[in-house]
Amino acid sequence: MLSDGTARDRTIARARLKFLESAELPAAVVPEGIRNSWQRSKYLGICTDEVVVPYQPDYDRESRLVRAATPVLDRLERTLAGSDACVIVTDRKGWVRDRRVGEKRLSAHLDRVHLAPGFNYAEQFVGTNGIGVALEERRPNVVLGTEHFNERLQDVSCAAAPIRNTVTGRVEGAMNLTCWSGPARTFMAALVQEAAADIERVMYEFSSSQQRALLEAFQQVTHYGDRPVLCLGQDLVLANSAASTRLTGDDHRLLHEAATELGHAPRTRKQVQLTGGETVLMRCRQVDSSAGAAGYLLELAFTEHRSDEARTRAGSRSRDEQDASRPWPLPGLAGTDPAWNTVSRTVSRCARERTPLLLHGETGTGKSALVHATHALTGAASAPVILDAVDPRTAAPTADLSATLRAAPAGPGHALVLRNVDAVPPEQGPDVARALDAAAAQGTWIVGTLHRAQGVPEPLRHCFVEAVAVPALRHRLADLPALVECLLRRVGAGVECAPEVLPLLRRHDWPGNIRQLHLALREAAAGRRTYRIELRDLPPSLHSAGSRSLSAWEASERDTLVQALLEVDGNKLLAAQRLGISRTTIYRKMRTYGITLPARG
Ligand SMILES: Nc1ncnc2c1ncn2[C@@H]1O[C@H](COP(=O)(O)OP(=O)(O)OP(=O)(O)O)[C@@H](O)[C@H]1O
Repeated sequence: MLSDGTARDRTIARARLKFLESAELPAAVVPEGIRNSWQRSKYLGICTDEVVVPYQPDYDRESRLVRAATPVLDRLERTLAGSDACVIVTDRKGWVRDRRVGEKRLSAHLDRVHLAPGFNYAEQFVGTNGIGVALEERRPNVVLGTEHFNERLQDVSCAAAPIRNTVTGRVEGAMNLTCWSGPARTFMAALVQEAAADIERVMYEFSSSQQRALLEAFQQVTHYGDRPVLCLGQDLVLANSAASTRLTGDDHRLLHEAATELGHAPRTRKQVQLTGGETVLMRCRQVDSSAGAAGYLLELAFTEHRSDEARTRAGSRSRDEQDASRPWPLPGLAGTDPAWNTVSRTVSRCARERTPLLLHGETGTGKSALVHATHALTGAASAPVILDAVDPRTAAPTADLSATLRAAPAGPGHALVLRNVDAVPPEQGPDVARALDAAAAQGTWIVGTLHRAQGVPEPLRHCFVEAVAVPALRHRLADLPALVECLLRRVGAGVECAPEVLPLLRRHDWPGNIRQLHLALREAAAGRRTYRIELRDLPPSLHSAGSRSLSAWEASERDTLVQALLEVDGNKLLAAQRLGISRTTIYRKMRTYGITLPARG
């Protein structure tokens, strides 16, 4: 719905509709930042008419960000009282952590579109919006009414800015100001940036008092004796040489996880296996400061010495990938199947070392998602740029691919993904290879993706140093429950599956892999009749296990059959009567299409 009749609003609204229908995007009309965000939103298949966002009511209300934002929001709340403005703070993943609204009507509207504490407003869930763009592009931005990807958000305009840790530069969250949409209000961007800077200043004060507390605790323990000591704070790691020579960054991560599990228990001990196979006994104590918990002080005792042979084997590369049974959690992704663990570890290492990588695997297995997650873990300032060798509008090879590759931002901290590497036409191969080499030489992490490893055109082969196969979903079905849980969180707040749904999902062979699973759950959630997804809510195609591809007519016949069976609770006689066919025919058709509905009739 358009809330404002300005010519600009109408022009943007028309451009958006055209873009949604035909992917055509007039550069002169739509600002570049909005164009990029629309493209990302469309690529991710985000809903345009419904706000479906994850909800997590339990979060740390004492986090440094929340505590730093509180006095700033208190002040703004007083200033904006009675006005049609709302201020919001989210964490770095887009989870709304605090919201103050000046006007009741706006508050009710924001509740309706779930722009409220506990919900997630990252671009990957809602599409183009101020918070999402600020976090995705790590820069201040303004999104006016019809520029929102989702039409439910077009009644409001917003300005947002990232909140950074001023010491490390890492984005910690976003500050957002939302008003009813209307003519652009110039104060919005300035106000939001000033508020973000205020929060950054308070966070800096907190972090310096936390860092002072950590340093003091570290000095006290290391003053006497030379046993290995490690101090782990939010942005600070302190280690004496007895610890630093034997621990890697991944060990720090493991030890931090172990310390977090021990929590507040004073001076507790725990045995931890390090990435190189050694075991360490750690004594852990939480260090507190005037600004809250500052981190952990770990006193370590190495209980096993590595043999020379193990030392040789455990170069940084193999250490990472040694233990397939140990999960390697990646932000936003699910799975602990050994094949997935190995892939996650290897891709993480390549991201860290910026090793040019070829990821091959069926469509929808998570190749691009792996790059996103592992690149983010390196602390990179920008999301990977994803280019496709196949033009999605024409399904033909992308024109001027090498020029587009050259125009992509390059340098350390950047990642460049070329999808469908095998579709690069032979005559373009040398130019594309030169463009990739030039980006790699500047420090960009280069990743190529394709469905089968053998398809890389000869001139491009040298561009990729390692190759990793990403497993198909049907080969890692043990991960199905975790994947379903993870994808349901994206689908909507509190959506869950009835217990009989998982066995049915397990029987399907998922040619479209995790993308297909995501779409199926989204479709089921949208059409569900109760709070949870029941068997009858699943798309009809999931009720059949046929392996051959069906014609449009056959698919529609199969769907009609499944629908009829679901409506009568699987009773074949009743379903046959409804469809006006014999019971024998229904049995025959069920066999033909491999329909595996739970049999009751
Ligand atoms: N382990 C995972 N946990 C949760 N979601 C995942 C996981 N792997 C993939 N996904 C989701 O599945 C969808 C498809 O993933 P992605 O686009 O990375 O696939 P792809 O292998 O790059 O596909 P294509 O070959 O078609 O480019 C995305 O929504 C992604 O977030």
